[in-house]
Amino acid sequence: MERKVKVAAVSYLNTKPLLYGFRNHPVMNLMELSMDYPAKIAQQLIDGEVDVALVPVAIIPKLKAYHIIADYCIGAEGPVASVCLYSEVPLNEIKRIYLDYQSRTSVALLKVLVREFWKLDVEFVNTHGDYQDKIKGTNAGLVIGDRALAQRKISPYIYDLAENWVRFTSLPFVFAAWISNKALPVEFTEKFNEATGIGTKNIPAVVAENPYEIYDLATYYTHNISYPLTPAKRQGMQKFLGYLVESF
Ligand SMILES: C=C(O[C@@H]1C=C(C(=O)O)C=C[C@H]1O)C(=O)O
Repeated sequence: MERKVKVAAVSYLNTKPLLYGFRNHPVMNLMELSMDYPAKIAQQLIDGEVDVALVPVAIIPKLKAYHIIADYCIGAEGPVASVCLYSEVPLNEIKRIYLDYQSRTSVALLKVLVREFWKLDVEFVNTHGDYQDKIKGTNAGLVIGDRALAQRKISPYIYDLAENWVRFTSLPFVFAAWISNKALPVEFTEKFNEATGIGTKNIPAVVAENPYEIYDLATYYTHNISYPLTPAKRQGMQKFLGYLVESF
């Protein structure tokens, strides 16, 4: 490629380990990096405004072509902490669920769990801006990312979507992966893969440069988020995508 590869990443704390190694890495000479919330970068990859993005895996069916270009992802093998259904009442009393406009994968995962695992009869409501103050009474809300870590201090009932997916399927879950919408030169993808892995092997250094009071980031980066895109995670991802073909 003559021009620089356009790369978009998620602007949440969970992505810091995946971006840590890009600083001063030679791959930066070959690419330019932008950041936004997941639903936005998903649209950018679909529209061809970027070449690679850490996109919600739920949008894979919307891409004409897709290549998973790295061995790291935003995944979980148990509770993820930052993708939860928040409520003032227990699950079986919930009547309405506000969906997070910043998300694509978690909205689809919530619908799978509601229908196939929890078997609830609820109304889903799309959102476009702040909605967390509507999480009251029998109105619950799906919240993802840093805002979800903050919401943990507010809502008495917290249903972790990754934890429930693991209970449901006995497989880990992948929220987002580094995906390109076209084939890219191996010289680029090799360097890219190396750079994005560096922070995942240096979590204490990543934590040290991101002071955060609301949730312990060492725990978040080692016990909640699971970065390696393992064969079991790929299996979990395929199972999840199978549900999307069926019904959404
Ligand atoms: C674990 C998370 O995974 C995220 C959830 C996504 C989604 O729901 O579409 C997309 C990217 C990830 O950043 C989180 O943001 O809390």
